[in-house]
Amino acid sequence: MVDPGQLFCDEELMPIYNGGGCQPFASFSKKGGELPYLDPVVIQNLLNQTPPAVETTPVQAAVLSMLTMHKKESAQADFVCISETGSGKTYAFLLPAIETALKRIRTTEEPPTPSVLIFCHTQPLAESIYQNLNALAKDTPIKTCLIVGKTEFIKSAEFDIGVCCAGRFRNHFGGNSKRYVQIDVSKLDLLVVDELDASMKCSEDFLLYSDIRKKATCPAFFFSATFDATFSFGDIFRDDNGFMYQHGELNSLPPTVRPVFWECDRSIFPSIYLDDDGSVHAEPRTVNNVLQKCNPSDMIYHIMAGQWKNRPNTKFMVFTKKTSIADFLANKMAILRIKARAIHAKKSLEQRHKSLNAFKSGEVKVLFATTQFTRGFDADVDVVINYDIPSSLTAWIHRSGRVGRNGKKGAAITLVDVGDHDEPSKMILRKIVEKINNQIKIPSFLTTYLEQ
Ligand SMILES: Nc1ncnc2c1ncn2[C@@H]1O[C@H](COP(=O)(O)OP(=O)(O)OP(=O)(O)O)[C@@H](O)[C@H]1O
Repeated sequence: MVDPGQLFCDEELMPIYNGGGCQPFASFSKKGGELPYLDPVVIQNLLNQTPPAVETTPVQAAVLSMLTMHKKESAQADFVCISETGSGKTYAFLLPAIETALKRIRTTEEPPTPSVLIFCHTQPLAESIYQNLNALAKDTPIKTCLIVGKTEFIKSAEFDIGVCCAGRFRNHFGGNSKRYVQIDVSKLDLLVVDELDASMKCSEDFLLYSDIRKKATCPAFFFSATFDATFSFGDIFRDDNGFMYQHGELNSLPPTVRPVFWECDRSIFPSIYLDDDGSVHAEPRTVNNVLQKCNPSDMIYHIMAGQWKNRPNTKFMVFTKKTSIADFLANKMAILRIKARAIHAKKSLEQRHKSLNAFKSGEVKVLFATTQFTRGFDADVDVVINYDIPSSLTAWIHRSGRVGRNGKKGAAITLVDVGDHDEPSKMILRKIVEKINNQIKIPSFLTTYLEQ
């Protein structure tokens, strides 16, 4: 058994994979290069993405070189890959998944049985992975399948790659149910688990992976942006034949994200309103270009209005813990003539898709979201605002990591309600500050607040 506490320091227990010696930014299409040969149709699909994917990111280079390893029968190794938010993990597992499925398709005439299963913890992320999969596998013979809640139960197990959430997958696996199509995993070539740390906290996910591993002899790849070294892998990881790859500092924001803290106070009455002539009355509350303490909902307005003066296309994502607050803020912004939408689990799939499309197209420039929409959400956001302090350092990293993705710079603003002395929130804030202490100068109001 791997002692999880030693995961990141002892090569004996978990060999550290160095990316197979290939360059961190290697061309996808260079034949005879360091990377394994990818199918030309898939390479074209990579080039057709916006922006076009011409070169690998470091994590993609590392994972793809594992494909070469897998060509050797003896090297069916498990792989743990921890890499910061926005570093390109999705393609990093989709490309091996697609190549693995294509290899199976080329060597058999039989109807498809699942070759690769990709699991993640939340439905919005599964949908996003599924969209990316279909974009990269376009014009290939690969049959894909989405197995998540709030969608129709699958009618056939004849597919090559499935993107799944544990809850719905259970209906199709392991039981003797005559009601639901059953999926045979014995011929699986690759199991992928994204959001590893979220799954490790959820016994339902964990048990499912464990059961799949008992029936499938294939290797498993595990991905995450954050990782808690105190969690045990149990029997889902084969530590006698496993590697780990880590890119960036563990549980940190990428250097492209600038963390910012603003002081606010909920006990100050909101002071922005519509005048009789319908114009917005919002007194600027700045001194020496610094926003002064005000109610957090006013603060959001001031931050956005200030930014749009010079950069009218800036897109904001505002995170709240509660769906009711997300709805309230979206409505308030609508009254103040700002096109905003709320997305959370209480919205229907159709409403969520509409809001996301409007945000991606730029028609809507503000999304109010709950934590469910943090992990994996990728929509070219410029500024994140943490309206409240989330429930963990990890959640803050995932929220803030919606900006600064793939090398693009962004800011993550955290509003600190200095009138609130809730100790658990303060503890989390202390952890956040400890984490970023070397990155930015911590504002004096925050130091004073945390000492109180
Ligand atoms: N090789 C590449 N070339 C250009 N763009 C890329 C490349 N790889 C990924 N991207 C883009 O970078 C963005 C971030 O990638 P991705 O969503 O896979 O990050 P991630 O590591 O999974 O982040 P998170 O941990 O937040 O889920 C996406 O918009 C993706 O399309």
